[in-house]
Amino acid sequence: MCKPDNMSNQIHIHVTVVKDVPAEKQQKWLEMAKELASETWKEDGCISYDFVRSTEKQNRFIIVEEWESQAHLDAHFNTPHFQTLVPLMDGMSETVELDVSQKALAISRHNDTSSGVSRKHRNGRILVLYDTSSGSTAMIADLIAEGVKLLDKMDVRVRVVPGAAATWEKPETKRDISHPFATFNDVYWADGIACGTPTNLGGISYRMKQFWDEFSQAGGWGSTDGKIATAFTSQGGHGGGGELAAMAMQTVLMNFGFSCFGITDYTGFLDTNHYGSIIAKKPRNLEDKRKCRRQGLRLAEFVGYYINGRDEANPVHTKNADIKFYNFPGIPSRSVPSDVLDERTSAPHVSLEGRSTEARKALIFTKMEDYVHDSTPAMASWVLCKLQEFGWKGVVTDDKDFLESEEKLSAYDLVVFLNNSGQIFDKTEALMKHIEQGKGVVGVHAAIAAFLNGKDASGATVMEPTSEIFHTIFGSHFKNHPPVQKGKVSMNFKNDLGPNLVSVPSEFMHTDEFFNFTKNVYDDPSITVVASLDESTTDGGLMGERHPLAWYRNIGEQKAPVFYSALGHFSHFYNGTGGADSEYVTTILEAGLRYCCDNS
Ligand SMILES: Cc1cc2nc3c(=O)[nH]c(=O)nc-3n(C[C@H](O)[C@H](O)[C@H](O)COP(=O)(O)O)c2cc1C
Repeated sequence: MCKPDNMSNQIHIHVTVVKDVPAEKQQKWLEMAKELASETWKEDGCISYDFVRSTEKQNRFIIVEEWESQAHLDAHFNTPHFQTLVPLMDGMSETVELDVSQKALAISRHNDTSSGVSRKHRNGRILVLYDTSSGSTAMIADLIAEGVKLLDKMDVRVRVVPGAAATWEKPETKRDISHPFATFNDVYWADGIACGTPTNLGGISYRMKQFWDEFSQAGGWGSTDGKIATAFTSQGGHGGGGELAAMAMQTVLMNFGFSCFGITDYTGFLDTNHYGSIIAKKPRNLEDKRKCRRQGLRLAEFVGYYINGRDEANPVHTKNADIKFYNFPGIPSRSVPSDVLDERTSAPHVSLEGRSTEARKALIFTKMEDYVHDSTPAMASWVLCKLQEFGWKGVVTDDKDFLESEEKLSAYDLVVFLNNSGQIFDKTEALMKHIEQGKGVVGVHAAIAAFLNGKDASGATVMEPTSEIFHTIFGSHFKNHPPVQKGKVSMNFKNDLGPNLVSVPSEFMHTDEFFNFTKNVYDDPSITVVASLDESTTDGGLMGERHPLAWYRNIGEQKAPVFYSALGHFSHFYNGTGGADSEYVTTILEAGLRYCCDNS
């Protein structure tokens, strides 16, 4: 590989290195080549970096490189991967030829500097390009880049458009320029672009407009046809014209020949990004963040499928039916026919970890026949999101058929009960069979307040359970609760729920609905309690010195994992706006959910 020299500045540099590698060293050499190529692809200014093998001489490999400039190539020589890998690879091979060259013809297909590189055999390339004054659009850009990374084999550059300050911008106002300034070569380099602007007077910012004006004048117009694009924006407030700005952004992109797409998914309750991520100021809550990541992932899917020819990345297959049919109890529902739901969810799924896999599935059951907890949508949304992070697929439903039909339930590896109340299902056989097969059950907050003898499960009256099923599964049942109050929660770290739990303090003050139960699970040796309440710090506790709040167990011959957390009455625990309280409640829940996913 050696360093070429004697190359001119500012013009694309093409480097060709011909190497002979003895047969017995080829495996090792190619392993290093793979690492070198994947790191080199991430470098600024690298337009192509490919290893090809001679069809005539099996020991002959040719490295074909193209760089934006000499400076970029020089920077490549100083990278850790070049410095470590190249001497080792040179030691195992003989350099037959090393050529440095420049384009001989002034024309090329679409003037696209990356033409000629087989898009099928390299990573997809995504540019997240944005403008910002006060940093909000920059945060969206970072989340979109995170979303892109959820699909494997994607390289991503995040760049901010340059441009002088406007006269109205205070000199002391600092733009968020934590990312490098964009060059036109970034646009040439990319297969797909997510382009974000602050909403300014219902349109795109002057700097963003200037960037594309100048790109056009520099000869860029006509060079980007067929690339994929999507738009995003930060607006001052809901209804401030964000959609108009996103559409105005798309108008510019379409003028340049980009293919723009919409997104049908609902990423939260009453929340979608049909026209791109339209965020009021900074993306703060879980729904906003999920929306931005979703857009990045979808862009990657489009690029993976249409540009890189990857069938498994096709958005048709990766569509997230659970999000698309977001359907919550207590809300007039767009009812989803079960067969549609089943069909959609049986499509191969690209998990958030980026592996193409048949994801395992969890049924999130939200039926509330009696008391309706307001936090249920936020809770369901959080659980869905977490399951996706684990590489699972979640389906939210309040249709009891899913629990009563053995055939339907058999499609799920885990059942998650959220805030249920009243007679939420009648036949218990399918659920018992699910457990017999070693599949898990999770319950959150009022889940175990289902099947009570009273109409008012709000807690004033002491309730008696009318069904044994939850007692059999969770080991106890809801009895009542005193009013919401602050109390001291203590943690027990001697458990199998994994190391993340230790990020919760051993004791913390917490405001919640603290339930009393029909039985104290501390007395059940099959149950491990992970969080408990110090009743001396609250009023109305009936459990005594050892008041359990969250616990787990394994039941049946197949040791089906069961986790229950009574914590988590409020929506703010799940939408990220609840501060430390939110963090502790969700960390405990995440540990239990993970335990049940891993052991189901
Ligand atoms: C000149 C100007 C015009 C704006 N026009 C709008 C507007 O039409 N609608 C709106 O919701 N916000 C408007 N805003 C507010 C910005 O869109 C909002 O503050 C945004 O979060 C800024 O993003 P940034 O932090 O990435 O710069 C405007 C701001 C400026 C400076």
